[in-house]
Amino acid sequence: MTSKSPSLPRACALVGPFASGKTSLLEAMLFACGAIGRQGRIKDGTTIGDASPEARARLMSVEPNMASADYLGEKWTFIDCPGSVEFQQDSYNALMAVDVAVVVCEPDPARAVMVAPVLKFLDQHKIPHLLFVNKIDTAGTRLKETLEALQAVSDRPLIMREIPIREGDAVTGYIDLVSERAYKYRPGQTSAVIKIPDALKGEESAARQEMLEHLADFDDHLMEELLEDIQPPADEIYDDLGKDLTGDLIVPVFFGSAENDGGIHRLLKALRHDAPGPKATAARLGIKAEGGPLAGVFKTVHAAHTGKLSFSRVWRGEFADNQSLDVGRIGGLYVMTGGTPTKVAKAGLGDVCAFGRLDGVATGALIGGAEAAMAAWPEPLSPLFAFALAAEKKGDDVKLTGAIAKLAEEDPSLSLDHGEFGEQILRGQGEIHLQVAIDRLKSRFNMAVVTKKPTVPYKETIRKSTSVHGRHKKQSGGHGQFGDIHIDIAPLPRGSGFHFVDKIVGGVVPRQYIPSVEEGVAEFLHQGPFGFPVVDLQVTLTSGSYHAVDSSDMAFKTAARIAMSEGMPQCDPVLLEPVLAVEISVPSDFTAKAQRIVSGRRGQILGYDAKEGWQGWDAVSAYLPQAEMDDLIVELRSLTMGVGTFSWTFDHLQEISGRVADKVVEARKEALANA
Ligand SMILES: Nc1nc2c(ncn2[C@@H]2O[C@H](COP(=O)(O)OP(=O)(O)OP(=O)(O)O)[C@@H](O)[C@H]2O)c(=O)[nH]1
Repeated sequence: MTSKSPSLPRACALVGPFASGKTSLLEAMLFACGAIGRQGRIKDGTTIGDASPEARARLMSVEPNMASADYLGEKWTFIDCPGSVEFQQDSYNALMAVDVAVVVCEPDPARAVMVAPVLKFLDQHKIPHLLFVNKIDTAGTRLKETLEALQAVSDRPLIMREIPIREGDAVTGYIDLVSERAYKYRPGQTSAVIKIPDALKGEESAARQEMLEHLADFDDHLMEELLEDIQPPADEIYDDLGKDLTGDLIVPVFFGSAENDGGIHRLLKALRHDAPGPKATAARLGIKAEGGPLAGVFKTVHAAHTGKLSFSRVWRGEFADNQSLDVGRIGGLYVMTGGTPTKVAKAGLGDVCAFGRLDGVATGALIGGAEAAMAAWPEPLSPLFAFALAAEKKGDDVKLTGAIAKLAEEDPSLSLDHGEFGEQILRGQGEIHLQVAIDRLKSRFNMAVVTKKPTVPYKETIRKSTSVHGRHKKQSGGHGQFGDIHIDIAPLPRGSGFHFVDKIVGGVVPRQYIPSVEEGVAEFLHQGPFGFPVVDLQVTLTSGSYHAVDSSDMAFKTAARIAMSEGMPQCDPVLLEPVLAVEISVPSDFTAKAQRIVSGRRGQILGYDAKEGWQGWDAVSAYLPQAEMDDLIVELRSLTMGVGTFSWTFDHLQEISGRVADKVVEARKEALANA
């Protein structure tokens, strides 16, 4: 027995690589369910999914799109997730809310590696999933090789549920391996039952046997039947398929064509029979069955007409519009069809709905119960790409920060921080990710921004010591100014920062002026001879003199500046560039390419090793100058079919000189002159 509750509403995510056909599949599934009267097309911009202007403009999904439908009297919500690696945070979060995922991919073995990251996520979270090899209508379909390549990137066994019937090059139908029935595709209609072609009988029984042997790995009874050559009853096979899918032990494989209605009903029927229901999913997520109403938020959107929407799955009980909760009153309860919200009065166990205006509630939160947040919620993805940005209209910076905070609440893989040179730095997963955020700033918040590459936080330091005298004296007419000091400037080891030492004896510089000397030095160090902050040095105040009337804080501060301006050039100043410790993750076929990228960017390879928990992947460790990082992810993805990624942390500052340093200093001088 499986623990599914078929009569309760179920939720299914469509995930998989970019442009594999998820939005088209959603459209085909909704059409097959009778939820829409006409099947829209991506190229016509008529699909239910990809409804936002940002998605339509790019012909790609940039956020999850939901739609509900009944299939054979059972309620489903399908969530079409973005395939682009730049929008994976949303896909991962949505996967935490569903009972089952359909991984959509293309019938091309070379592209199988693109499925690896999402399969890894699904297995890490034990989310039941099946594979749908789409675009089976395309010429040169290589199903067998595709499956071999897919198996190489899946930790779980892939189990063919059907085999193709071909006419010439084209796949025209399939044979279901459980029912042993053959079907012929009919575009726009359900497939027609046909006789199993004689030529395929041998292939069919071999494929069926293989499927049964995989299932027998998890069922001793079935194993005994197979050993004794007993044909297991269909019910037993269906039961195993449901149980093993629910336990994320196997990955059943289907194929078809989203755009030409091939295999859609077969897929829907498999979901209907085999996918667990919300009670089993709640148990998998560690949510107790007993207790008051409970819902988990998997996506937050700040929408123009409805205000904040918290997209949620109901895990217990029922919620009603206007209901008062600990976290506030529900200000609108909606179900979504693509980008269109429809108000509903209630949402019950298993439903996917959006709660309006729950201001204090974040993605990942549990609403209604004592539990505050979902256990094992995916960590926000760390940033891989950045823009420095500013409001086009001066004075709009506070408004800009507020708008970005809302976008970051919608998508935790987007973040804003403040750079060392007063820049606001928007970080995210790639250029399109940030461009979409910038489009949304304009369309939703009416905020136009200008962007540039963030300034690399270079530093300066010194290599030699010196002693200098700084005197500031203005004693002609009116109140005079007098400050006079002697300082030693000396280098310190890397990472020491700035130390100020007071060695005044006998009050030659009175106590009250010493902080001003330190301040004057510190202010100078904000911008050294090359225009960058100076670090790793010690300044010692050794001597000086004062004037009883004309000395002041300001005069000693100025004397300190004068001493530093004179002393620093004598200390052999040098530019320091920030170097990051980077770990690049790639499938091992791409390891040599990753190493070449590092060398081509003035990096130092520290080594590489098998990536822990990622069979067939390597982790290349390297030091890379921060100046070489800005488009690293772009090059890495273009050389690794989009799957290569990296993590980074600041590691150390490193001296640079010669042409590289000259170019940096020139650019800095120009930037300061234009500031
Ligand atoms: N030949 C063929 N093309 C298809 C099929 N399904 C989708 N496509 C095409 O594949 C392209 C991508 O389709 P989408 O449905 O947008 O793919 P997606 O997976 O939703 O894309 P993202 O969400 O942006 O990752 C479009 O040009 C579709 O017309 C199919 O069954 N056969």
